[in-house]
Amino acid sequence: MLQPLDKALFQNSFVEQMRGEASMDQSPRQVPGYHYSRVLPTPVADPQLLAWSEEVAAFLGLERPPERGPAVDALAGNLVTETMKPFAARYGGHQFGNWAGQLGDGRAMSLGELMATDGTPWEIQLKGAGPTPYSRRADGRAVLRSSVREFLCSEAMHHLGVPTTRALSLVRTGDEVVRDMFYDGNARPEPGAVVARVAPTFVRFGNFQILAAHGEKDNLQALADYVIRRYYPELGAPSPAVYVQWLEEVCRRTAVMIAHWQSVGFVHGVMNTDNMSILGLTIDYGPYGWLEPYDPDWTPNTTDFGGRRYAFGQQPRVALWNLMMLAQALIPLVEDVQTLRAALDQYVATLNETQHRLMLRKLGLTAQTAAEEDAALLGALPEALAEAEADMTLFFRHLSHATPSLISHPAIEEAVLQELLEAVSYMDAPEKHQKLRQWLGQYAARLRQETAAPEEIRAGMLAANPKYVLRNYLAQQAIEAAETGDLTLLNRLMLVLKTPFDEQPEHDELAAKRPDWAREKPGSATLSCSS
Ligand SMILES: Nc1ncnc2c1ncn2[C@@H]1O[C@H](COP(=O)(O)OP(=O)(O)OP(=O)(O)O)[C@@H](O)[C@H]1O
Ligand SMILES: [Mg+2]
Repeated sequence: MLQPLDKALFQNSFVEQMRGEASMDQSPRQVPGYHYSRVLPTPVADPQLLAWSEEVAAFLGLERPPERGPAVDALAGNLVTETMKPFAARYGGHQFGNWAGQLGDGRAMSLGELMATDGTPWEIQLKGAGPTPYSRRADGRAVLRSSVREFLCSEAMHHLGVPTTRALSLVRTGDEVVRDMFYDGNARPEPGAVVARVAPTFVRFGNFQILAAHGEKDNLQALADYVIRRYYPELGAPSPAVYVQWLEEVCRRTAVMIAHWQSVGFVHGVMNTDNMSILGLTIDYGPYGWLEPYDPDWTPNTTDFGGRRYAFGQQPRVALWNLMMLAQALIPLVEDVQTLRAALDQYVATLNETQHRLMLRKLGLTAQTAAEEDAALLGALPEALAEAEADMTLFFRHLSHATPSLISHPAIEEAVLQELLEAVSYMDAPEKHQKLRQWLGQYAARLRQETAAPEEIRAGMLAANPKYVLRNYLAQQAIEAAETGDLTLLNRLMLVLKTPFDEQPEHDELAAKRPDWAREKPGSATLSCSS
């Protein structure tokens, strides 16, 4: 039975089991010795529900609240019910490769956990609910722009099958928030918002790192034991050997997450260790973006100068580096450092295996006999796509549709090839299509070795290659409309992105190639700012 949020019973296992401060002092400061700080959200002017995820709510047993009222007050932080015990977690992290010290939930607050309909506890966290001891120089708030992005993308990722935190609600606060992130250097007030996001836990690599950095071995062990007992119970009672197995499992889950990102063209943009979930979930939808023209060097993060640390093609490497930082934090818990090193191997093995498997599925290839040939085929594709500036999503989707004609004709018909290239490439110079043409010839020959019926292959590929992703310019259009009070596109995107593998012909335009005007829209990079 669905229940109203303001009557729901919250549990507070993190607060009960981890070491936290008793005080409610929310002034920015260092908080050594603790896992979290008790906090209270700072009320906002006029909370109004803008978006609600029916799937997440149904899973949690929650009913959709009216636009205004006590449940929405709770989702904005204006109402703290008796069973909630809001807290902000203490964590640190490596940002852009450097140790940044204490970071912590500077604008996120967990209200506690709700028991989902499957009997598992899920943490409800407000992002943008006001200052905490970890807010440092900022205000603890989030703008509607970044909140729409977080809400839409976390749900879109889930429906694509990518491991992720979820979003329950998007609430406009009625307050304005000033951000000076625009290219012209001007600060402008923007509408404020709060997203309520949901995950089994929001513990990150950085929660362990801060404890290791401060030599708080007891707290480090307590947190590791908590995470293992609650989220990795299959590993058994914590011990030095189990900590190693646990790291191996974190590596495995992280590798699966990264392989999924790479398979759909998602670029996180700010893969710092404080943005890496201990459950291998995508967390912190800040400056993310989706690959449109395939380009391993592309990053949506405009502060990622030169090094392109957070570019699409760097993600697998950076995740490993982040795991190495986690492993380093766990050294005090194990007897032999070499065992941690060996556990990290799991990452590379799982990443390679999962990426390969996902790519074969995207290409409709199943024949075991062609393993060597397939490895060469897969290896040649990125360069061919990059040279043709092919839209990643459109390429795989159009390829899926083209398979029956690729299979049934001994030589690919020029018309089929031309149509495909035109549909997916942002480049109209034919010489830039050469590699992709050649690749398609080899692919078609390989496809003919498959024994399944062409229509069956096509169906399998359509189920692996989404038609709809949250294209960068679509998110921006939805934001601009929402800022004026028009939620039509936001609602439409929510609906369409729920079934991204379905054709939904009435929404074709949301699957179109990025229009020219959206290419270098002045200020577009600022859309990606996480605040
Ligand atoms: N508006 C803000 N007020 C206070 N602290 C902030 C604000 N924005 C970011 N921070 C803090 O700066 C650090 C790095 O921010 P980052 O952009 O990675 O996280 P975030 O987007 O705020 O949140 P999360 O990782 O929880 O999704 C974090 O400690 C974060 O809490
Ligand atoms: Mg973050």
